[in-house]
Amino acid sequence: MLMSAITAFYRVTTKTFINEEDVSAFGSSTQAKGKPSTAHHPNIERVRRAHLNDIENVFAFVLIGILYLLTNPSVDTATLHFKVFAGARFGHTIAYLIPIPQPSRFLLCATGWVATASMAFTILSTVM
Ligand SMILES: N[C@@H](CCC(=O)N[C@@H](CS)C(=O)NCC(=O)O)C(=O)O
Repeated sequence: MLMSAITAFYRVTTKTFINEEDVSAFGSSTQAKGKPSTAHHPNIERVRRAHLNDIENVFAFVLIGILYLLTNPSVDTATLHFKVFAGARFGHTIAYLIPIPQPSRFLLCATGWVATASMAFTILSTVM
């Protein structure tokens, strides 16, 4: 939800909109053939990429996390997985938005991925 809010904040403050009706309503920072036009802004595209990457990873985490809970893990182990994933994803977002030089973003992304993969492995080990 915060990513949507950050995107909207950048759009309004830079007057960068991707829909004609938004340009008509709120104005535009660019002019094409004498009239305001839709546009893209590098900061906004960065937030959108970070958001997309969140969706890509959080969807799998929630799905696998629910199945993982059905395997009856210890509370401590489950909590550790959830905390590592959440921490890594918050870190990934910060690293992406600032941006912090690589491989920080890669390592944070990989940490979240490993947490989800570890839960998936537990599920598969339980059912096989
Ligand atoms: N869909 C991702 C898959 C790989 C991935 O998640 N890479 C991480 C660590 S480098 C990332 O932050 N990718 C940038 C992005 O998805 O915008 C991509 O196209 O990069």
